[in-house]
Order: sequence, then structure tokens, then C-alpha cells
Amino acid sequence: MPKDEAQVVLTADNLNKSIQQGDDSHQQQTILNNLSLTVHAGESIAILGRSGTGKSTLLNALAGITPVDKGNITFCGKTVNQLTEREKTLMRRENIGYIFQFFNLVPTLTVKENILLPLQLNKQYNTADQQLNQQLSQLGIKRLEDRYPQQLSGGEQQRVAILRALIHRPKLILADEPTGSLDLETGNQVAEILFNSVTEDSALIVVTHSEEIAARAQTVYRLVNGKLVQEK
Ligand SMILES: Nc1ncnc2c1ncn2[C@@H]1O[C@H](COP(=O)(O)OP(=O)(O)OP(=O)(O)O)[C@@H](O)[C@H]1O
Repeated sequence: MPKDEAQVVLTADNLNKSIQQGDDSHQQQTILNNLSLTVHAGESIAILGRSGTGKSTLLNALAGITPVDKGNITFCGKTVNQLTEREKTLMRRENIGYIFQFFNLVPTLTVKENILLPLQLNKQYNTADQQLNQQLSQLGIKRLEDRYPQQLSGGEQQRVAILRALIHRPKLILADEPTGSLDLETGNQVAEILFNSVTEDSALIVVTHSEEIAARAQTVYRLVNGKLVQEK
């Protein structure tokens, strides 16, 4: 289906976000500058950009984690800015799979428990076990399923975080440098799983420094001076 005819999953209209620089409250750094974005169902988007330009801030804003100073975000027909914190938590839990740059695994849960957590929180019956076992094996972490996060390397934690973000088949997957801690081969396997998980009802936004990962995406933007410049 042509992109323009597909259902819209998320729109961001004229987002503005500045942060205070250092201790001087008069010095502001503009991170998002009238940034707009439309995400269609079935779409995969890569966002490139230099370190510190605000890519993680943008993902956090889209997920309703970081408030913006001005602008509107609509997700699944709801205006995110108007939701209560509780409603935003539920929205993320049910409809967003977020792969954080620093993984954010729950230290007291095993690998398998971490991955299954979204299903448990959503009171969803686990119908994904066979597929999960296959993905754990594919990513070389099946043998680690009973370990705790602190017993894993960074790259192993990253793979757990990826499977956890996908388990509840979210409408929107937000991935912040999902292959940053992985070798080339494992990174490619992860990218395969990530891009294959986009269905005609869901979408993926991946922040990456890797041109190879970006090349897999349908749409590529670069974040420059607080705005998204389309490259593909
Ligand atoms: N909690 C915070 N408080 C103050 N400034 C912050 C905070 N988080 C990020 N920043 C600043 O906001 C800017 C954007 O940071 P962000 O993490 O969004 O960039 P990024 O493009 O994701 O970087 P990287 O590619 O290095 O991960 C940076 O200048 C950073 O120092």
C-alpha cells in the first residue's frame, strides 16, 4: 500500500524543546525546533544524527516520557499531551515497544522474565513461546534465559531488551541505537528481527549511527539543528 494511503500511527506537530545549559538558567540549548513527523502503519524509519543532537530526546518525547515545551503528539488517535501520567504509562505498556539505549532491564528478573514482562503487565496470555524460543536461539542467548541482567555482557543485555520490546507486538517500536553494543554479525541478526517485526499495522523508528541499519529503513531522516531532514 502506498505510504500516503496507510493509516497514520503517530503525528508530531511543531515540537519544541529546549534544555538549560549548565547551571546558568538563562542559557538555553534548543534540542527540537518546530520538528514535525508523520509515521504511517507499515513504515520503518531510521533517524541518523551526530552525537548529542537530540535523537534520544526525540524518542522520549514521542513516547510521552519527556514533555515538550510546545507542539502536539498524536498517537493511535489520542493527543499524548492531554493524557495523565497513568494513561501515558498504559499507552506505552500496551502500544509501544521501547528499546532504550542503556537497556533498562529489571535487575531482579531473569532474562526470560524480563522478556515476558510486557505480556504479564498487559495480562496477555503468552502465545509467543515457540517464536520466543526460536528468537532466543537465533540471537544466541537461549542458554542465558535463567540468568539475571548483571550476569550478562552489554551485548547480551541489548538482545534481551530487543526481544522484550517486541513480545507484545506493539503498534510502535522505538529503538535507540539497538545494535550499539553488538558485533556486525549479531547486529545484522538483530536488525533482521527488528525490521521483520514491522507489520501492516505497526511501525518502527530506529535511531542509529549505522548507515547499514539505516539503509534497511523505508524512510531515513537526519536530525540537524532540531529538525528532521529527509534523506530517503
Ligand atoms: N537529563 C538531561 N538534562 C540536561 N541535558 C540533557 C539531559 N539529557 C540529555 N541532555 C542533553 O541534551 C542534548 C541531546 O541529548 P540526546 O541524548 O537526546 O542526544 P543524542 O542525539 O541521542 O546523542 P547520542 O547519539 O550521543 O546518544 C545533549 O546536549 C545532552 O547533553
